[in-house]
Amino acid sequence: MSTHWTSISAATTPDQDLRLAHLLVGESPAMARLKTMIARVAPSPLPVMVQGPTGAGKEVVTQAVHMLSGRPGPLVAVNCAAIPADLLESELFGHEKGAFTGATDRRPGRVEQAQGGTLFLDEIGDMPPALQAKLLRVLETRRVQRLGGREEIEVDFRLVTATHRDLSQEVAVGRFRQDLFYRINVIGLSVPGLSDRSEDIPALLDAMLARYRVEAGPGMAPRFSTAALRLFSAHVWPGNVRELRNVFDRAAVLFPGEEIGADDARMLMMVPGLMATDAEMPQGPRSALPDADGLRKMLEGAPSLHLRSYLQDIEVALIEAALDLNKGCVAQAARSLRLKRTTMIEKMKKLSITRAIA
Ligand SMILES: Nc1ncnc2c1ncn2[C@@H]1O[C@H](COP(=O)(O)OP(=O)(O)OP(=O)(O)O)[C@@H](O)[C@H]1O
Repeated sequence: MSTHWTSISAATTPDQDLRLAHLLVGESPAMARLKTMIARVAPSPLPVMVQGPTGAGKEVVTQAVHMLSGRPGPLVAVNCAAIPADLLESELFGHEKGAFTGATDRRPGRVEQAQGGTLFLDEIGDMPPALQAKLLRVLETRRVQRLGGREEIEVDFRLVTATHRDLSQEVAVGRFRQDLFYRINVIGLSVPGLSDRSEDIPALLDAMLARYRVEAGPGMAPRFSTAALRLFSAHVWPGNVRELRNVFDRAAVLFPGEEIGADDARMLMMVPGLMATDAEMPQGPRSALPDADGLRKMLEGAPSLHLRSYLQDIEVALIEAALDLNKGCVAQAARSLRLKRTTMIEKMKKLSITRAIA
């Protein structure tokens, strides 16, 4: 790897480096590369499309692009999936008084509010087709017309977009306009998932701890043991940094001022409500399976479940239960799970299970 990928100092001032490091925590090669790209593209007026899995930091990357852009105006963010389709148009483009029922005064839209700054359209893949056409017109003419208005208002903003959808696929099936796709997809920034940069986890936790110490006082902050950190680095993190933040928040509430060991860490990583309680477990040959109703409810309430992490959590729970039942004797516990002793030891090592005595 050449050095210009791992250093951003040529493109940024030391002060910018510091602000970027503070905003976008992580020095893994993947993050260092991303920061280099951000520093390079930020001053350009070209549209940027930020890609990456949920919770990985697409909005933080957008903040970094805006911060280093030198643009004096504000960063204005709109989540196209969070605003009902019939309200999105006036939210984006504004309206004049009386433009529609309920429009009791004139209101500039978000596009106008981003004047001189950056407009961040999150989840642009969810934008209805009629609005896609209107946005394309604004991008091409650099002018916006409020709903019910006649005047064309000149706008100067830098566009950043993000989506969890595969936009080229959306274009292929006709849900996203191809001309808009090419208009907004000029520079791509790809944010890696947390499990592709697990070496950043200690720094991310440190940043969360530092903020928490200021809010709650130094004595209240949890401490993460080496075993806990090892488990975190082996976890798949389907919710990425957002999921890590949830784990941290749970740790701060449940273990204030305490050291978090491997067992606590495992518990913190479990999605609440994932396992049926003992009383809910069906008896008989299927007794090792979690309760189906509980699983259905959990899937309804959660945006997604990472099957591999979930199954791994069950594996850990079963191995620990077998070890407890067999008073820590690995050979007997292995027999009760119909595993070879050596396989059991390998699994225990991989899953950082340490409660065996023999
Ligand atoms: N590199 C990072 N450094 C510090 N905090 C981060 C980093 N990446 C993400 N975060 C934090 O993780 C959380 C999720 O980040 P963000 O909202 O930017 O993700 P996203 O990719 O935009 O998510 P979504 O796809 O759901 O919109 C936020 O609290 C954010 O501050």
